[in-house]
Amino acid sequence: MTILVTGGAGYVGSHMAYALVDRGEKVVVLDDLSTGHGELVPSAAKLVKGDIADRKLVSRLIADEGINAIAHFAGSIVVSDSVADPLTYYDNNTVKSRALIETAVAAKVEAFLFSSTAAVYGEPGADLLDEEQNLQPVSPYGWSKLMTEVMLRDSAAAYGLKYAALRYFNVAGADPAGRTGETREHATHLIEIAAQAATGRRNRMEVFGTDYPTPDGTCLRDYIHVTDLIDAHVKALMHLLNGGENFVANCGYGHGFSVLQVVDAIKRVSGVDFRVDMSDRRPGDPPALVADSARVREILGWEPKYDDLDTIVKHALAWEDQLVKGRVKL
Ligand SMILES: NC(=O)c1ccc[n+]([C@@H]2O[C@H](COP(=O)([O-])OP(=O)(O)OC[C@H]3O[C@@H](n4cnc5c(N)ncnc54)[C@H](O)[C@@H]3O)[C@@H](O)[C@H]2O)c1
Ligand SMILES: O=c1ccn([C@@H]2O[C@H](COP(=O)(O)OP(=O)(O)O[C@H]3O[C@H](CO)[C@H](O)[C@H](O)[C@H]3O)[C@@H](O)[C@H]2O)c(=O)[nH]1
Repeated sequence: MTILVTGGAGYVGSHMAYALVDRGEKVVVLDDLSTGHGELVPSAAKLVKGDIADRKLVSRLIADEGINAIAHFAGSIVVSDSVADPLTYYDNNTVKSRALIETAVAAKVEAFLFSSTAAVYGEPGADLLDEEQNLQPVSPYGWSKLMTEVMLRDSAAAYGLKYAALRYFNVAGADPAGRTGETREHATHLIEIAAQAATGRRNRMEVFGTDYPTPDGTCLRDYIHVTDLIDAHVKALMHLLNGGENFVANCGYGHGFSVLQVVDAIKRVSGVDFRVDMSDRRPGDPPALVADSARVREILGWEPKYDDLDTIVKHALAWEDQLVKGRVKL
């Protein structure tokens, strides 16, 4: 089997590339390296620098490499940037995904996996979010992803495209073998930032908002280890290629941790007591996002292996430590 992994030089996509290579599959990574790093792509995979909307390039890759399936991770991911510059987000996440889907349909690709997000739910009222919640994103990022879900749904109905859209909650941690991890130039994610504070790459961090209607006043999130998330992708791919139904499903564990609980975990696991300042709310942050993960478990028989905050944090710290010590060069 040959899989085209778009965004495979990024955080989540590079873990997928490793997981597929580890299984003995052939992998072609297509990435424009706008936020990704070629060094994160496994050497056994082929890295092609290019844009997902380059129809000529993608059609040629599908034909020449014998691509069976596409795992589409490429995109722009910072919610606040999408508020400041929505058209760029609609272009990169929606318009360019449309081009990629069109190319995939024309080439009769057998399966298409899409990275969606909990941001499609907006500010839900429920404690546990199942997939039938209202879809009312509160950011252009969320809308840009929801529109891609809609294009996939309609392309499945009209052209018979086989697809799965996985709505990730908060992806965290790193490859337990230390081969790849989160390495964005301008970190925004809580665990990466706290890990940078613990390893001395920054001298302080902020907690955004302490007056939310949550037990300790800080936001609750469902942190899923990237390796468990990727296991769901591999299972989803097999499910589709074996004739399983298309589906949309949440990927999370079903329990939330507050910002302060995450910061405590990083301090406990690292043994470093870094400076933490309480700050105002960050615009666009819903108080709580926790997945009802029944559907993904049922459809794929998915069972997480790393559902433990200390383990997630330990792997994130180990990756950050390699970066700090220069053992990984980017
Ligand atoms: N990290 C999370 O917590 C999270 C949560 C929900 C959904 N997601 C989704 O998962 C996917 C991967 O996110 P990530 O955290 O790995 O981000 P990332 O920025 O590390 O990876 C995205 C990759 O896509 C590449 N890329 C961007 N636009 C491209 C284009 N037009 N053509 C080719 N390559 C392009 C980038 O260079 C980068 O390597 C994204 O679609 C994101 O929306 C991530
Ligand atoms: O330095 C920081 C960074 C984050 N936070 C807080 O930590 C929580 C988690 O924030 P992240 O930035 O780590 O993650 P988000 O929940 O904002 O975003 C994640 O989930 C979204 C879905 O809601 C999108 O999919 C997005 O791409 C993905 O990173 C939020 O309450 C945020 O305010 C801090 O207090 N300090």
